[in-house]
Amino acid sequence: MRITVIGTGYVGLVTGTCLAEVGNDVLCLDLDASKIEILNNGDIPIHEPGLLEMVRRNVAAGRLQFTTSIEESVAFGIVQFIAVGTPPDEDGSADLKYVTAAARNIGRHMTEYKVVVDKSTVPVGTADKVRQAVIEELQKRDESIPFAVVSNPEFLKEGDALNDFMRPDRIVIGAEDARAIELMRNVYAQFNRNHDRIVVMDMRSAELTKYAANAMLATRISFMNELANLADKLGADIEQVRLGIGSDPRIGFDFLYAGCGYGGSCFPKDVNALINTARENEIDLKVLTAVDQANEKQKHVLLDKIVARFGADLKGMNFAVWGLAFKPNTDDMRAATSRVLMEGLWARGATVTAYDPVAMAESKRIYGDEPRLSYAESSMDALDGADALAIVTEWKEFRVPNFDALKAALKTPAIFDGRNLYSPEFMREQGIEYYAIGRR
Ligand SMILES: NC(=O)c1ccc[n+]([C@@H]2O[C@H](COP(=O)([O-])OP(=O)(O)OC[C@H]3O[C@@H](n4cnc5c(N)ncnc54)[C@H](O)[C@@H]3O)[C@@H](O)[C@H]2O)c1
Ligand SMILES: O=c1ccn([C@@H]2O[C@H](COP(=O)(O)OP(=O)(O)O[C@H]3O[C@H](CO)[C@@H](O)[C@H](O)[C@H]3O)[C@@H](O)[C@H]2O)c(=O)[nH]1
Repeated sequence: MRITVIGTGYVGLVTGTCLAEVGNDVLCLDLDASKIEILNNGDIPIHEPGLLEMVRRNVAAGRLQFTTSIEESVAFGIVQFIAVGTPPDEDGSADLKYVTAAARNIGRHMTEYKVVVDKSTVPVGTADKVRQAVIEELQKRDESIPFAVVSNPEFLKEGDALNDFMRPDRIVIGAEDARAIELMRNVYAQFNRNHDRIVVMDMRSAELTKYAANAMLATRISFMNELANLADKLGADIEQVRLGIGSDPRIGFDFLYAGCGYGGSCFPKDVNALINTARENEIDLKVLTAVDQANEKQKHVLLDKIVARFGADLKGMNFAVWGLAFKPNTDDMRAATSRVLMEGLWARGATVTAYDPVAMAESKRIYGDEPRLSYAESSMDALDGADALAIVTEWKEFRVPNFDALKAALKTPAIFDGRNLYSPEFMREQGIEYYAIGRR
């Protein structure tokens, strides 16, 4: 099938590449010419394990192409995936200007039946707005070409995106048009073998399903983070608690890891967007409001622990920070806790030496030549002359450091671990002061 994907951010690029991988002909459009140039030069603008190889393979096979031409992209696919950004507005609600612009472009140039698919995370009711935008553009041209709108939210996780797309838990299709549902079933046929993962529902329910999933996951994390803070006070161990409750299949072990707060481009944004949608409908989502507040607070937990240990004035001190990305296996620093920690340390007079296996270029893009931030070539180099170490991202390479060398390099042998990487007992044996999240 010929498929157009609009937007070559995380979701657009993964969607387009995976759809090409199973044999479709895919054209990806982005209006950011610099991204298309990178892609046409055989590289990718993001870090995602396995994606570069998959992009190159499909480009070489002639199944995957990139363009900045709207006309070409509208003409190409019978299915048009909209995978553009939906960043938060000033009040936290989702800004739909990129989505409606993409829809208008389709309406402006289409000459035959199209299925317009909302792949972006969009508030309930957006499918109606997309439909309206296409209709308005058709009317301006005095055309009445048939088309359908489908809501098909994406559930991939950064760092594991290819696996999530190629082997999805479920494929949600919100549609009310039989021809469109049939086409969408064909699009996903290759990802839907062995057992049926396709869940067809109405468009509003599909739109809400996406927010419900992220809100539920964020709630689990904030719940465990608050319990971890309590465990700190009570002398209990949150990891033991996780094992204790996770064995109940109604709860499960996954996604219950306490830490220094959730970040990324989705949870913080989507939780707030859902709170806003509810507010507009005179519903006060009390649980979710608390989830967001607890997370904002949790992002300060490492700094609080540092201040409790070294005092409020950190002038002249230098802290090694391991991990800048909001999670491992990505270079994404959107809403990353590392930013809250570093900015908090700077405000108290300290400097930072950071190390991240892939996100240092992104950090340089964000912070430019910030004098209070320097970068190390390796995790161990970051420790040289530092007063203490803070860990923000659980990169695999941080899991088994040389603790003797670590102790020797730090002025104070203290680790503030926002991701609970080590056994507190082992740290005590090593003579390392260990401040984790809810561990004992
Ligand atoms: N990042 C994730 O892990 C993830 C996972 C699931 C869902 N989502 C959702 O998917 C959507 C996209 O997320 P992302 O992280 O890929 O976004 P992004 O901001 O990284 O990328 C969006 C891309 O769309 C391009 N664009 C904007 N308007 C355009 C237009 N009219 N025509 C063509 N290109 C246009 C931008 O130049 C940009 O390259 C968001 O709604 C997000 O919430 C993201
Ligand atoms: O037990 C856990 C699990 C995660 N996190 C944190 O939660 C954040 C988000 O992690 P994750 O969900 O793995 O990454 P995302 O790529 O943001 O993926 C989420 O957001 C996407 C965009 O909507 C959805 O598609 C995915 O299903 C959803 O998991 C990160 O800061 C993690 O450190 C925790 O603190 N504890």
